[in-house]
This record gives sequence, C-alpha cells and structure tokens, in this order.
Amino acid sequence: MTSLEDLISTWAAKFRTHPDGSRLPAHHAACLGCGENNPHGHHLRVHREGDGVVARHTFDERHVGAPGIAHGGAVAAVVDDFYGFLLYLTDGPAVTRNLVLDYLAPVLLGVEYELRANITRTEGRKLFVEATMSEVATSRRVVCSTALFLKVDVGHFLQGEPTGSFGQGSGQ
Ligand SMILES: CCCCC/C=C\C/C=C\C/C=C\C/C=C\CCCC(=O)SCCNC(=O)CCNC(=O)[C@H](O)C(C)(C)COP(=O)(O)OP(=O)(O)OC[C@H]1O[C@@H](n2cnc3c(N)ncnc32)[C@H](O)[C@@H]1OP(=O)(O)O
Repeated sequence: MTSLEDLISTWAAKFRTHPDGSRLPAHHAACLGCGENNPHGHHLRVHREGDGVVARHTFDERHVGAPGIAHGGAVAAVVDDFYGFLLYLTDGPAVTRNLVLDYLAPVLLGVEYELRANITRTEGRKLFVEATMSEVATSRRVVCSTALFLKVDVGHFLQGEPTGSFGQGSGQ
C-alpha cells in the first residue's frame, strides 16, 4: 500500500513546469477522476493548452443515470477532477471549496466530449476557475461550470489515510 508520505512526495514533484501541449500527470494512481488503477475511475487524460487544460472524455455504463445518459454526479466528479489539473499550472495544491455546474443538455453515454478549463482570477489563496464540456462531433456545449479552489498546505492531506490496494502505480 502506498503511504501518505509517498503520495505527498510524488504530488510535490508534479508541481514542475509542464510544457505547452504536454500530458499532465494524474493526481495519484487511485484517483477517481484520473488514476490508472481505479476500476471505478474515469481515467481522465489531460493536456496543457496555453494557460488552460483540455481533455477528451467518453462516459460509459458505469456512469449511467437515466438510461443512456450520464449521472449528473459522475459528470460533476469529472469536471471537479479536471479542474485539479489546472493546479499544475500554479505554484501548489488547492482543493475545491465551491463547484457549480449548469447541465445545459444531457451528457450521453458513448459520446465523446471535449473539456476545457482555465483560471479566470486569483486572489490570495483563492483560484476562480471555469470549464466547459462540448460534444466533439457537433461542438454543442452540454455543461458549463465555475468553481472556487482554495490553496492548502500539505497538512490538509494528512487528514486522511490511503486505503485499498489499487493505490500503487506511477500515477502518470
Ligand atoms: C506540495 C505537497 C502537496 C501535498 C499533497 C499530497 C497529496 C495529495 C494527493 C492527492 C490529491 C488528489 C486530488 C486533488 C486534486 C484534484 C481533485 C479535485 C478536487 C477535489 O476533489 S478536492 C476535494 C473536495 N474538497 C474538499 O474536501 C475541501 C473541504 N474543505 C476544506 O477543507 C476547507 O473548507 C478549506 C481548507 C478548503 C478552506 O477552509 P479555510 O478555513 O482555510 O477557508 P475559509 O473558510 O477561511 O475561506 C477562505 C476564504 O475563501 C472565501 N470563500 C469561501 N467560500 C467561498 C465561496 N463559495 N465564494 C467566495 N469566497 C469564498 C472565504 O470568505 C475566505 O475569504 P477571505 O480569506 O478573503 O476572508
């Protein structure tokens, strides 16, 4: 099992300069949004684009709400985790304090969507961010979102203990 200290040292190393266009590292291997080893996870793959981040994502049967339509909570989880990649373009970790989603149209299972996010404003510890999700084939926007992240120090993450067995891996 990965110790919390291991996780923290891996995380700290991820706050390096990431060249434009490069793939950004997963938060950790078991992360619900992007961890390679989480069988219930979304396995997000996110790239830097300028001062923002971009990803393509397709929901599947594991994320079903109404038949054929992604559960709104699953969509929110993806958007929240996606915002977590913007943190790599800042000087350190932060956590979601406030997350707002407008579900403009159903997010369909098996349909590819493009996510885009950027930081709109910073104010002390506060990072104000915004994101959109649009269908790749039609460019139709299905979600728009804003959120507030608050910078935290390492002690914040010492409030939990890693559990389970799929936390091991590169986290890349
Ligand atoms: C370098 C080493 C790093 C170590 C890291 C180690 C391991 C990490 C491993 C993995 C991490 C994995 C993933 C993380 C990345 C992304 C995943 C997606 C993101 C998430 O899934 S993350 C989870 C969900 N998230 C939480 O679990 C947070 C729970 N929460 C808290 O832990 C506290 O809530 C906290 C600490 C956030 C703040 O607590 P606090 O006490 O410090 O803050 P406070 O209340 O004082 O507010 C401060 C100022 O924000 C203003 N403010 C507040 N709310 C506002 C609003 N709605 N609008 C406008 N302003 C607002 C106030 O008005 C005040 O403003 P002012 O300072 O000007 O007065």
